[in-house]
Amino acid sequence: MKRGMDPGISEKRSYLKQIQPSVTKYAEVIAGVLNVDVEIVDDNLEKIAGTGRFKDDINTFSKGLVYETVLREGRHRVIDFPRENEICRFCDSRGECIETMEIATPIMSDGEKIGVIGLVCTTEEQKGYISRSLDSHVDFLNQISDLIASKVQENRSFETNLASISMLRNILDNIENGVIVVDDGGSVAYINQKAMGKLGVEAEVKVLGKVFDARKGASGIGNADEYAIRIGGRSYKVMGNLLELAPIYRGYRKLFIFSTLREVRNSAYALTSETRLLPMENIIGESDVMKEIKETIAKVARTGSTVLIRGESGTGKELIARAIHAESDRRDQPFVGINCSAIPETLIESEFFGYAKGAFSGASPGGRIGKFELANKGVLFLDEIGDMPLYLQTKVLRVLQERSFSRVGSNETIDLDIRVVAATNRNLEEMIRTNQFRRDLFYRLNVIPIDVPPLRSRGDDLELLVETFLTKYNSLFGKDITGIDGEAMKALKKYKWPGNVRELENIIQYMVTMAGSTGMIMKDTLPEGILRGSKSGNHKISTSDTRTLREIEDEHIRNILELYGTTTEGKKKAAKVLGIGIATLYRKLGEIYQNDKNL
Ligand SMILES: Nc1ncnc2c1ncn2[C@@H]1O[C@H](COP(=O)(O)OP(=O)(O)OP(=O)(O)O)[C@@H](O)[C@H]1O
Repeated sequence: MKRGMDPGISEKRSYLKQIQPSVTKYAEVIAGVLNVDVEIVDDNLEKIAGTGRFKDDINTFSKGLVYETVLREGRHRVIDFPRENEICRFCDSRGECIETMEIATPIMSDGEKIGVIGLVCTTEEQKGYISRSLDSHVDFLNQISDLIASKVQENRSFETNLASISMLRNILDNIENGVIVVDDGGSVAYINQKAMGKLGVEAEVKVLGKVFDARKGASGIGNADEYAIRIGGRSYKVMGNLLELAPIYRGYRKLFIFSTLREVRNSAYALTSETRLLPMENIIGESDVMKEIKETIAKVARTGSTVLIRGESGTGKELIARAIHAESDRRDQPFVGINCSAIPETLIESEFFGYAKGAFSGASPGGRIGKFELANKGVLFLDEIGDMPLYLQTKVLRVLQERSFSRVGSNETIDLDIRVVAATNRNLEEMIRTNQFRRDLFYRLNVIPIDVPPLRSRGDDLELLVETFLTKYNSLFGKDITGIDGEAMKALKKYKWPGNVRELENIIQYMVTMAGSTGMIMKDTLPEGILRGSKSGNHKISTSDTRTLREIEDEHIRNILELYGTTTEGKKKAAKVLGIGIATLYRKLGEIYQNDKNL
């Protein structure tokens, strides 16, 4: 510090100033014991404490050169002949100096020079008294200097702790988890903002100091366990971790870090599902039947009714299910699809319902959340429901009736609020007759039936879909294909499309890939299978065709049924196309079935 600078304006932080009252006490102690005046300055040469005639100078700057020298050198100095000493030679205050002797000792903290203690004699008597046992007085000053340094150190760690605590609070208030610290008496000592939000408590005062209790449940997800917690008489179910604190955290016993069940479910859902909404505009088709389907979706989406979508593979059943979700008031909740045919039978139950921690050997130790739980509050899409094993049909029926379930290996019931949309390409009525599908489950699912016709019976929809997919793949592959040539379109229209819209989309993708970057797609770009397929059904009669009239009739009935589906509605339409009554169709189907069995 330059001398003469305004008092109170320091260049750097003064540790001694922060503990000024303690420093003053030490100065008074030294003065009292030794009966001489004492000055203590900080590393800016500002007087922090002073006794006797120095009392009035506190918070001003020292003018002499002794303290400056001691601060610079970091060692004590004894000035036994003030004014004549080499240090005093250049001192501006030399003329006014009335000192007879001075001892100055540095105060060191962490190797840093933070101030000086000055012992000042102004009479010969004082000088004589100090000089007689100079060494022990220097030792005494050094000890006081150490005491002041340790006080500074204490204050510095207290400040560091305060800063760490405030930083920790900042972190805790900005993380996504709820955090509760419980004290030795079992009460809430700290609760972060997120915890208050999750538990729906408005202010700290409502929970701070209230008794906290946490009981671990049977299930867990990942590293978190389910807990039933109670604070001040209210209970909450959350997922979290309860940590016992080490004794060094005096006064605090437990730390509870948690999320809500919904948050844990949602993050599991986000990891396992596609979250994009697919509203009705994604369903392409203007044919009467597709218009009818869209009207049905619009009508039923907002109800909670169960829907059963039936149709061949690739006809857009999942797309319809997603549209029902996107158009419903559950659109902000999960859409969880599960393909009942794609899961090994041994795993299907745990896939559906999840399992509790340690439910069976080989299971993930943290337990697992099932699709039903993931879909809670949202829509569960049970795809290929016809492929669900019978024992599971029974369980699913019970769950749908009771609207609750338990994880495998757990007794705890979880309430269920889901809307079910199921889909199949199997003939469920036939499966009911042959005891492969439960009739009661069928009735529970078939509340709103939607029959999706195969692509080959949707007329002009094919052209519309071709256009849509062309635009999609043009933009995806950066091409500018203008359309499909007439011959190629004719072949596409003649083809039976056993894989329906999925197959059509794949073919268009293939053709856009194979074609040049502009112009029309010509017939020769069509894959061989489509060209061959589009010719069949057009075959000329040859001598090798030895089929009987009966066989041709059977085949034609089968083809028409394939076109309209084997639902009651489909059969009605098929009978109309065949020009026979529904009863005759049933009789003929019975004969076909009998024939097949005899073969
Ligand atoms: N009407 C449609 N408009 C636009 N795209 C469609 C349409 N129908 C189906 N698709 C597309 O065809 C593909 C197959 O559709 P989806 O998976 O919905 O059929 P699915 O009947 O559920 O099939 P599967 O029975 O094999 O599960 C998807 O890429 C879907 O986007």
